[in-house]
Amino acid sequence: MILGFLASHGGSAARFLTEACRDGRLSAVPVALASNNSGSAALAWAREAGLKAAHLSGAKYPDPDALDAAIVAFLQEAGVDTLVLSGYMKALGPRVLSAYAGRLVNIHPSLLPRHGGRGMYGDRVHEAVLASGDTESGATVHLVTAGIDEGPVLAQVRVPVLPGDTLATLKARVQGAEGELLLQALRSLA
Ligand SMILES: Nc1nc2c(c(=O)[nH]1)N[C@@H](CN(C=O)c1ccc(C(=O)N[C@@H](CCC(=O)O)C(=O)O)cc1)CN2
Ligand SMILES: NCC(=O)N[C@@H]1O[C@H](COP(=O)([O-])[O-])[C@@H](O)[C@H]1O
Repeated sequence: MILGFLASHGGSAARFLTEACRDGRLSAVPVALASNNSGSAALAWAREAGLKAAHLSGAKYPDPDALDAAIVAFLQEAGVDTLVLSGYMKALGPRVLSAYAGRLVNIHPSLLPRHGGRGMYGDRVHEAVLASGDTESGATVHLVTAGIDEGPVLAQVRVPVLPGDTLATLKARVQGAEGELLLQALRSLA
């Protein structure tokens, strides 16, 4: 399994999975990361970690189809056969979806289908969970398809929402469970 990542900000999933590959917990090789943010911590980390790294965004490619093609070209040039969205905040186009059909996963910080879809990402998800009064939340790893957060679920983990939880405490509990869930999901694709 040759792993590639798309990230917009910190790239926490990419960092976790790369460490897991390098310490033998996942039989895979991380090789490339692209970000739509040129100043993202994920890009800086990827360069330091020795991954092929690229800034690929609408700013560089105003034509969405050209950006879609550039992402595929970058990943295929690196030999990527499995793509992980590591907090990637943009909708993927048909070329990426087709090139990695069945081998393209996303991790979302809620129990999909609850609190998912366009506009639901990052802290907004946890805020929605807290506002809803749900007594549990969690994370979901799913295959990525054309509809936002609508693909088949590969794995889910539940965590409690505790009385007095804040955005920070709930986010930390959910994110603390994401890494192992990703390992479980990727092993199912091996
Ligand atoms: N074709 C698909 N693309 C993406 C999927 C998917 O299932 N199919 N998953 C998303 C998931 N995601 C984060 O991982 C995500 C969900 C929603 C949004 C969103 O609403 N973005 C805003 C713009 C936000 C910004 O520019 O900061 C929007 O599109 O209006 C982003 C990410 C990833 N892609
Ligand atoms: N809809 C997707 C989404 O909200 N993804 C979430 O972004 C965080 C990673 O951000 P980071 O790695 O940039 O810190 C993760 O918690 C992930 O579940």
